[in-house]
Amino acid sequence: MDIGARIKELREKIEYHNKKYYEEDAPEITDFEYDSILRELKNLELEYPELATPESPTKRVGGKAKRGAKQIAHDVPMLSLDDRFSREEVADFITKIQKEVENPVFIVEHKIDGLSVALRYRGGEFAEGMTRGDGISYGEDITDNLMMIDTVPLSIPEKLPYLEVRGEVYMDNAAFEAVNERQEEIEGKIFANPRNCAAGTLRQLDPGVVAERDLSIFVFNLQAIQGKEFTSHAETLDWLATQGFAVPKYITCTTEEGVWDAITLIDETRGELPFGIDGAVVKLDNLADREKLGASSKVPRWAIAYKYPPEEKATKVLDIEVNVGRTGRLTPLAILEPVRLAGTTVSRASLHNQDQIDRLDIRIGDTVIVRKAAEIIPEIVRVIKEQRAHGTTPFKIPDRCPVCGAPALRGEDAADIRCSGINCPAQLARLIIHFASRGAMDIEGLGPAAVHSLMDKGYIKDIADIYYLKNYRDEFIASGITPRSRKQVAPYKDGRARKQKEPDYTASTDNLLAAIERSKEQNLERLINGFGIPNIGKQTGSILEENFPDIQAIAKISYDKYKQLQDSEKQLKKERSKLAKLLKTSTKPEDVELLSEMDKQLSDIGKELKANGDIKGIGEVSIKAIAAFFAEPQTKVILERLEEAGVTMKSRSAGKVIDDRLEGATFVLTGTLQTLSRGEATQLIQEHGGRVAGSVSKKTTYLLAGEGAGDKMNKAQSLGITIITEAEFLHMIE
Ligand SMILES: NC(=O)c1ccc[n+]([C@@H]2O[C@H](COP(=O)([O-])OP(=O)(O)OC[C@H]3O[C@@H](n4cnc5c(N)ncnc54)[C@H](O)[C@@H]3O)[C@@H](O)[C@H]2O)c1
Ligand SMILES: [Zn+2]
Repeated sequence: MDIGARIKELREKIEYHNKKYYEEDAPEITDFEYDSILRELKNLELEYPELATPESPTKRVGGKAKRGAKQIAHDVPMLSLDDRFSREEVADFITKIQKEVENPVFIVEHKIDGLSVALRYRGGEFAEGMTRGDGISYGEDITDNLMMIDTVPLSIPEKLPYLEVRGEVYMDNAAFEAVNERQEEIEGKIFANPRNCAAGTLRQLDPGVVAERDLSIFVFNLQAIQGKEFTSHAETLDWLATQGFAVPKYITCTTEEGVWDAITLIDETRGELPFGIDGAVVKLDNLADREKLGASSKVPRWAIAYKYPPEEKATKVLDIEVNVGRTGRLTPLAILEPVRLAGTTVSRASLHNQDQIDRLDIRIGDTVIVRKAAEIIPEIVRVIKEQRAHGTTPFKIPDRCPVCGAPALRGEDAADIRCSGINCPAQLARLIIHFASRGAMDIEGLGPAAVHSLMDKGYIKDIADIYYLKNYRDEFIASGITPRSRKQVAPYKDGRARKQKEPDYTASTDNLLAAIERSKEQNLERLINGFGIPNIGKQTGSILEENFPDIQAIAKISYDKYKQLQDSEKQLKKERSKLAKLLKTSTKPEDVELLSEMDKQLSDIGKELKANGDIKGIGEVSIKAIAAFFAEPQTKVILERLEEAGVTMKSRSAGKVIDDRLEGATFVLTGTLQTLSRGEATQLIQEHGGRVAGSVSKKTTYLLAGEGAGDKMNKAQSLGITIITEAEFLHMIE
């Protein structure tokens, strides 16, 4: 390829990934891969200076202020750092500085992996804060969000007229895991790493979200100050610490060797840090010398970032454990013989799912290559097959949940295997949140925060407990169900805490209890969806409700019976067709009788099959899941308690008749209706004396057609059947 074209290609690639990373907080490649592309471009531009341009991403800071966000102008640029990847490259920087500066002192610090921000203080009070944006002209105003971070002091002891500091907002590992666990429970976006999570949190517009997620800040540079003077960087860090800022630990060095030792020390100990770093920063200490050296349009000349390389090592798979996550997903985890990798001791690696295990063919006892880069979780890259011992077997994820023993079910086409236990301790919080959610029992006021609080205090230990909460009304009125934490109330701009009134929890308690009572009347479609059976959502719930009188009947579905019946039906159909052929030539009365006997049997089998879930719209995987779920002892206990509490177990189809306006009319439903679900439409038809059939025939009176109606519509048209819309239908029963 010609060099110009390659350069163009690299620039486009970098711009693309910059956008993903800085603007969307959703990178598609690892930092290591990104850095390699950037480096190739940098080297080409050095080699062919005639092809370098000032617009190149090697010359500009990668970000941009979000469109629509309020912007704040930079008065001190927020630059990036020049990357180094080897000892030689670091030594080269040191030598260059030593040539220009007399007896330079260097500071080596952690390079914290987060989001760069600047904070401004006026008269000692926090005034405003912003992101880096393009680093030169504008950043995004994120003042309100920054105020929610505990480690951002809202007021500092020395009331100087003006102070601007720069720091890195990050999320420690524990906080990151907590956020993703929460996200899993509410089936929200899962963040790839703490850096993206921190950046995404800080750049969204709701300070409440920032308060919920535990962000922290390290302040690593004094940008501007009035009323005080410093001569060295170390002095500024020490002073900033006295003002209540968290500053990074720093190591002071005077030689190339010293700097390299510091970099190595940070590498070796970074696994013990509670947060992630993506390198070490080497800075010149003396502030006047920094001034003298200056900066390019992208990076200062007085500092560099050393990036630790990803590492790969061989180790042994001692065991494969299966964990159950908060969504009930069974995840296989390789237990490894511990190896040191990228500063941490690695002793486990996620295998994600069965497909991954099959693809890599990982077995217990195998020797594998493990890889870890600065920002990523360790992963197994491949198996060294030559070193495989005799007699090992492929690993299969078990078909029972290792936590609660309920059947673990695989989705129709999903790679995930999920536990179906309604009372599974591993996923209980999510199950309860899902049960109460809008698409299921729709209990207003019983969101994730309330569920967690009620679970923590022991009021809810399973789904059925929801309906017994009314026994604790007095306790809830006294202490609140979800007492608001202090953090959720934003302070005033000047940092003063808002006064909170003594709360009265009577109304909120009664509202919640009333919502719970109302939910007892929800239809089966919602109840079934609420159970959170793998693969069984509202749609299947609706079909089940249409075809069964109550939950008890659904609970009798047996997958084995279904398979058995299918076999007998097949067999009988074969015999029948043989006999039918025979009857073309013979007219023995006993054969005729036998044939009608067979027809009767077939119709009986058909009915029994239907009772075991053989219904259009319900596949074999679903039948298996439903049967497994209801056969579980834990399900039976919960169902009994729900029924005792008065939760509706009857289908709307088995419900009351209001009038007989639709008597004698047979409806067929097709497509998606505007406001009614199929279950609801069926109920209305039946309540008014009509019938609902599954397919269009001459006997059909009306085809009730919604959006996306297909075959049934064509058939109805060809048979001349009246086609009505939802509005027309509603009008009929008005
Ligand atoms: N994966 C991707 O798609 C993708 C895309 C773009 C950028 N990136 C990554 O982002 C980084 C490049 O971003 P960059 O321009 O912000 O440069 P950088 O992260 O390499 O270095 C500059 C940043 O380091 C931060 N920093 C942390 N601790 C510091 C300390 N103690 N002293 C000084 N600065 C400190 C500063 O906030 C500063 O903005 C690279 O790591 C790159 O791999 C990745
Ligand atoms: Zn389980």
